[in-house]
Amino acid sequence: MANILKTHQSDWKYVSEGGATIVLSYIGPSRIPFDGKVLRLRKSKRQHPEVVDQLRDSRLDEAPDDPTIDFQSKCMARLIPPEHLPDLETVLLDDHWLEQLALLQDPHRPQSRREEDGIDFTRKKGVLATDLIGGNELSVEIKPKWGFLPQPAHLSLDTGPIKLRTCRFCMHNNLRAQRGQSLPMKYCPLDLFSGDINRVSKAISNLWDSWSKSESTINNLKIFARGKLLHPSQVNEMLSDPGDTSGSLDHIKSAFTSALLCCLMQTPVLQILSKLQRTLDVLDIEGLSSLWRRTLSSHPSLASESAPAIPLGVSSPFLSSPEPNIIDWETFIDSFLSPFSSGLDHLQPKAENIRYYLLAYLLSATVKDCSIIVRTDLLQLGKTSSKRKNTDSVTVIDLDPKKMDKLNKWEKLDAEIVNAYHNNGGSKICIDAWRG
Ligand SMILES: O=P(O)(O)O[C@@H]1[C@@H](OP(=O)(O)O)[C@H](OP(=O)(O)O)[C@H](O)[C@H](OP(=O)(O)O)[C@H]1OP(=O)(O)O
Ligand SMILES: Nc1ncnc2c1ncn2[C@@H]1O[C@H](COP(=O)(O)OP(=O)(O)OP(=O)(O)O)[C@@H](O)[C@H]1O
Repeated sequence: MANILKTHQSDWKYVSEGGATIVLSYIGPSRIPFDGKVLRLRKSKRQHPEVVDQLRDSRLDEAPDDPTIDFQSKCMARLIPPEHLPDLETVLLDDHWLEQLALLQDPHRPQSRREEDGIDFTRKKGVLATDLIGGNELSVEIKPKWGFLPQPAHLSLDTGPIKLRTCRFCMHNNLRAQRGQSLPMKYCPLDLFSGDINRVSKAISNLWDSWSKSESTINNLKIFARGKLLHPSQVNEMLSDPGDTSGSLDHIKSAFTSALLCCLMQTPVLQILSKLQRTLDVLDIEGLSSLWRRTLSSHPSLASESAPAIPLGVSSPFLSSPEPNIIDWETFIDSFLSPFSSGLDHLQPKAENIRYYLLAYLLSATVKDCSIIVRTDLLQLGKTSSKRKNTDSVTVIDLDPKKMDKLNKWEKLDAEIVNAYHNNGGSKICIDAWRG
């Protein structure tokens, strides 16, 4: 197993981060297995030193403390062709080494993130992954989010008309914009996932506009050139000749849209993600919640009216340890890929299949929250691409498992998003091209 002590902290360069992890790319002297790799490290909220010591002690055994690798190799690789997944391997960490790394790298992190969290020094293992943004190339990261409209069967009379017209992303963005948490966006995932060249092009153009207006603070589009995360003031660095100042911003946007469109129209990845999202979330959170309540009421100890209401996904007599382990996940994938799943009647889901539907929803949440990185040549002005080159690639990242304890939060968030949209008079029409 690779050991991080073979590298110096300055051999790593900050790339970017999300809510849960921070990613650095290897720029040190050529050394296997670090060449061409990024290091993905877990973050933790700022904590009292005593709590950190307790956590460190609890991780002294060599149990796999990052579920990413097992989950990708044993589950996701059965759903997404491995050529569209990064190579992952475990690396052993060292707390002192991590503390020094944090001192060196923190100044490169956004201030808002630094106030919230930092590298988790208690972790014994991290992940080395294929570096998808390095090299003399253009790498475009898109977080597409929810690519489907729900099936109507389990929606209420109040929510059905709203949820069947406007997609979850557009409604959520509306809520965030109302709260001043983000800019209103025209990007709609249903355009990106549509497979229709005009709509995919519109989605890319809308993402670009929001990227530009937000000063690249949106998390749905990140653009890297030659390994560097770009700000809208640096668009020239997307060009194969960054010194070429002949192109206007519109020229560069158009070359960018054309290059990305070409890759996205030819990759199977978007269709795979959209199909997984919709076939794993067949009941909608509303249908899952009513199945949960029906299952509870069928249990002898929970049937009486005075029995406490147990929120969705929370431990109960019929679901005593709800969080799935890797064996549970593998068993679930076996079922999902077997005739058992195609034989289920989702219009009348049975209480005995509650565990299947819960895990399916969790997995759909992973796929709704992942990102793709498209790698292609640096842009050449005046050249439109129509054929993907062999060197282009589309890779899916951030496929971590979600936890059962989130279901309750998602149920509340769903109601909040739909109510706010309704109260705000929203009526956008989002078209789901793949709706059966
Ligand atoms: O609920 P959503 O759709 O806002 O998604 C959350 C993401 O927000 P987004 O809408 O992409 O800005 C959120 O992204 P950011 O941290 O805001 O970049 C996380 O991905 C979060 O997942 P987790 O808590 O890190 O496991 C995501 O939470 P989950 O819903 O996937 O648990
Ligand atoms: N293999 C990779 N190569 C290059 N960059 C990567 C790679 N994996 C992740 N990144 C960069 O690091 C960022 C954070 O990674 P990731 O999305 O996995 O984090 P996260 O904390 O799980 O995100 P989220 O907030 O969505 O849960 C990504 O947005 C991407 O810019």
